[in-house]
Amino acid sequence: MFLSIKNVNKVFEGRGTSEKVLSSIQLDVKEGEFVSILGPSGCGKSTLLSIVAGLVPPTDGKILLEDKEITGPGKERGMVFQQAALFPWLTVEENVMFPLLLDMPKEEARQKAHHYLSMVQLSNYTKHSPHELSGGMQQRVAIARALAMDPALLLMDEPFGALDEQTRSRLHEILEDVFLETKKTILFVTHSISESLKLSDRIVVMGTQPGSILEILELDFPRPRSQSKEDLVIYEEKIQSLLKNEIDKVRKGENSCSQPLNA
Ligand SMILES: Nc1ncnc2c1ncn2[C@@H]1O[C@H](COP(=O)(O)OP(=O)(O)OP(=O)(O)O)[C@@H](O)[C@H]1O
Repeated sequence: MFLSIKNVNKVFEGRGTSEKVLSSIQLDVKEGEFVSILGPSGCGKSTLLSIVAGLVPPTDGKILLEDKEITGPGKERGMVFQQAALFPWLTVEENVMFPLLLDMPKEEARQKAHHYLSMVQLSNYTKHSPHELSGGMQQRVAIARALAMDPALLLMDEPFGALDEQTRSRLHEILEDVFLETKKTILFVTHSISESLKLSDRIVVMGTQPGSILEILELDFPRPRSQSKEDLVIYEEKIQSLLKNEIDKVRKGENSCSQPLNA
């Protein structure tokens, strides 16, 4: 298996407190799959992604990427966060080139940067500064920067969470094109049921307190996704019903989270 999450538990110990955030997470991801992790706020989605990124150690269990155990961050895993986190003093192309310069000469890095900036439709903005771009364009730079490192696995933590609906929709199309062109394996964290339905081969639905996998749904629709709403409504209703108790927990404020799940 390309990526195996094996019986992962996570407990955060604080000053005299202990919170079990993830319980017995088991997940296998095939190479070239787009897998979304969907669940209410606070169910541990970001924690799980951070464990796969090697930024946070699991309390128990292990993660194998191409049969090698993950023990820390690595170049074979690229990460895109909700905020693009670009260097404001560098141009768009320099931002994408920056991590590449450790491994290759400047001209090669520039060519690579241009290739991926063109893939996210930013060829005309290579010399711009980040502050001259919209939030959606900045996220596209962050995606190009992650792709330029040619990671085997792309980890995306609510990358479009801070964008308006129209921009999100455009970025869904761009990301789907990138996914089809690069055939990257993508693990994608989201709150949004509709986003997960548009993008995923499989949706991992998580419950909360502690975070656990409720069900994994397989979406066997052709790409690009031009399904009518009706085709997806069945899945949407299934996810809503799976999450009903979890959403109630969130609404009642029984857990630490404040953000409800978006349809
Ligand atoms: N470094 C940490 N130390 C202590 N507790 C943490 C830490 N990181 C996360 N937590 C706790 O773990 C729980 C899960 O957080 P996490 O961010 O993984 O959830 P999430 O599902 O991604 O939420 P959201 O959708 O709101 O981003 C929360 O209760 C959070 O407070």
